[in-house]
Amino acid sequence: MIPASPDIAIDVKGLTKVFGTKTVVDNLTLAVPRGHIHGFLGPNGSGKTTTIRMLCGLLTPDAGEGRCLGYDIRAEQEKIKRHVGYMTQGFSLYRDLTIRENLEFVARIYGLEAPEDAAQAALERLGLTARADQLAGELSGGWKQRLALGACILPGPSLLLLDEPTAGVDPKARRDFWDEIHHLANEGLTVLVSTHYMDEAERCHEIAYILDGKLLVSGTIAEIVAQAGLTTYVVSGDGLDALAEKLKTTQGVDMVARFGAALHVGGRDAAAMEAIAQRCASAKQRWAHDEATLEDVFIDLMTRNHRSGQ
Ligand SMILES: Nc1ncnc2c1ncn2[C@@H]1O[C@H](COP(=O)(O)OP(=O)(O)OP(=O)(O)O)[C@@H](O)[C@H]1O
Repeated sequence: MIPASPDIAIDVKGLTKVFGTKTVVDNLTLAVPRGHIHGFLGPNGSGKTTTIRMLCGLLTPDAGEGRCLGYDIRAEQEKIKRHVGYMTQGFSLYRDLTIRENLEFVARIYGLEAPEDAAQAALERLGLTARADQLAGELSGGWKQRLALGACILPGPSLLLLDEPTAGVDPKARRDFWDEIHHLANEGLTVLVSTHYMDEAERCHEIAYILDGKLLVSGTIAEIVAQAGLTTYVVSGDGLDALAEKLKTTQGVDMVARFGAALHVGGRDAAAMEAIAQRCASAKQRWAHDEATLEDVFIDLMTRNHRSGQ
């Protein structure tokens, strides 16, 4: 068994979960230091929620072992649940209770000594005071998520597991939500957050990317981009759709993706990629060498795995 370490909030090895005949999480190893914000990325159905549920003691892994907040994820699930705030994908509070009533209800469920005070503190912390008497069901997506976060942190957890907390939320509310996540991490909370948004991934200390239940890469963004070893060009000009189609079957090109009015083209063989850029650059299409972005790297990873799975 992995020894408990005070500096590591999540420390799991070889986590595996099988539903029927499908291995949904496959030999996943993950370590998250305390106080870090760890992003969890991957396409729909790649196993993020299932992993989160194993970490917080809601599901027992079929193989693998590890600790969450120092507790054994197999044998001490009840202790884990007491110290973890889990924000699920769906809105799980009462729509026909007000914001204040929802928070007080959560405080009572957790047996907090002064539920009204705890709810009031959460209202103030999350800027919800002016809306305290509004019904939860009438809130917009951004305010609902803010309330859900308030309910999550109310019992004073050490770890937050947030499953796509900002799906369907507008950009301003997403930014505010992330500012709050950073405040919480600065206060010592550890956060594991799944997301599909690249700008959110870039606000994490480290990220892990999973595909078909397997961990493909993990580390800081700089580490992940460096590991990918992509030489990248940004192409602008006319006729980019036709160029993209041609490049997809060009030897030496590993990644082609359209970003607005530009095309990102990358390859792991730097010399081959430079030769392609020189050959293709024209008055109509300008090729500019640029750093690979995190999104370039993920597109490359997905393309590679898609090809190897064919
Ligand atoms: N209880 C279950 N029984 C059977 N299959 C399940 C169960 N829970 C999840 N799955 C399947 O496991 C796979 C992984 O699901 P999971 O929800 O963990 O992925 P995800 O990465 O969180 O996806 P999303 O981004 O869509 O939330 C999916 O194919 C899903 O249908």
